[in-house]
Amino acid sequence: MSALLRGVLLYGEGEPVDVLVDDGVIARIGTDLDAGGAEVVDARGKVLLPGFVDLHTHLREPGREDTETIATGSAAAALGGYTAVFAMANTDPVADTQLVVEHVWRQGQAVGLVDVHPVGAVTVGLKGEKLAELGTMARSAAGVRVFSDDGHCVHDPLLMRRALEYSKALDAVIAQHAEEPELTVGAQANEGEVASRLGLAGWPAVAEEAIVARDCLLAKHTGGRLHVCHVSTTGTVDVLRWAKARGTGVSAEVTPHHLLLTDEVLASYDPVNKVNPPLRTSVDVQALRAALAEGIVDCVATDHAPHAPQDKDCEWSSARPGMLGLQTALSVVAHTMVATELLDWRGVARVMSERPAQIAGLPDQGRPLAEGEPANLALVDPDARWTVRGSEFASIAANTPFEGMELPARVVMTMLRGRITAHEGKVCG
Ligand SMILES: NC(=O)N[C@@H](CC(=O)O)C(=O)O
Ligand SMILES: [Zn+2]
Ligand SMILES: [Zn+2]
Repeated sequence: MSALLRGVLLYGEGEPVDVLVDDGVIARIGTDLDAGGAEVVDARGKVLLPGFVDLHTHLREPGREDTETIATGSAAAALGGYTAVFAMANTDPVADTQLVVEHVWRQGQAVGLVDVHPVGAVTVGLKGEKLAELGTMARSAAGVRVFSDDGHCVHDPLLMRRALEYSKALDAVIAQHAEEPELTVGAQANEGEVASRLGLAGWPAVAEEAIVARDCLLAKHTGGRLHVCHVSTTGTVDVLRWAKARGTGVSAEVTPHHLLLTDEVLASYDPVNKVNPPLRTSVDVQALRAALAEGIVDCVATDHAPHAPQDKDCEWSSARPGMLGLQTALSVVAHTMVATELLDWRGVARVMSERPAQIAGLPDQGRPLAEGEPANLALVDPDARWTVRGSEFASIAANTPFEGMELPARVVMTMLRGRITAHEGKVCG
């Protein structure tokens, strides 16, 4: 299959060009290219970016197919401009064996809308007691390179040390959900003024920062590679800055919701806003945006976390934490980072595609927009404005905290190895 994108702006820069995609690669970039037999896409005024890579997605299969499957999550990813996602291990059964990671990998391949890379659990059953068979998962057909107990913190420092040592041997990365559990027992909201006013038990910033600091020390000591999931506080940014300055092998992600929302939205008591780590203050939001622009926080990851209505439409304290992200990520990043001039579109390519691909060691993702490169692409309409409706998403669940919000910019087309996977809001394939 071949396609000709007419009049597109590479990274939103310079003069419009035509991009001919053929045989899975960017075959030619030029002006007034001959379409030949290629399908012509009118891309005037649109911004072409490398396809997005999400290091943190919950697809819920196996186990909770009532909220998301690999097929529906892949569709949401394609519609959101993603060409690769990392499916977290907190499924049922947990992705802690060759059997489960290979199942997820094969199912993702069968659906074929996005490369679904299974994340392997660090510890057996996410229990934090003994290491899972990281080597077996790494050598499996799924080629696992990202390990995480996400949803849980690898709390035992000796286990974390061993995991980081393995990461070095396997050329992998350990993605930590940084939460000191002793400091967050019963926690419901960011510890501070809003939580006090609303009568919700506090989740203090230090519970995240203490683990990030410890893990950075362990990463430096072992020479292993650490990735910090969903950074949410100013203090974590300070720790990362210090750790990177002293040559620690650490990278970090921030979610779209932590770039936009604060704990003030909790006043509605609507559990759609309940998430782990919790929404923080506007001071934190500003610090996270600045850190992402500067590169102290490397990338954006969605932490796309579908939940069933019965787990969200209930009393705050019994609701599950988590929110959808795949179909709103680009627009929230445009709103918080591009409209504010903290990032240009080239910067968006860096934080949503290039850096995550590098962190996970994907050789054919996050590549430059140049002739001969694999055609993993996201086409964005920078002038679009649209209103978020969770019920219209490809996900089975609808728990978006952005419901009813008008957001700028929208993904209009996604290509995976030269094949159109989503176009104008419809999944292809
Ligand atoms: N982020 C969340 O609030 N929830 C995630 C788990 C996690 O990312 O810690 C989930 O699996 O639902
Ligand atoms: Zn987590
Ligand atoms: Zn998560």
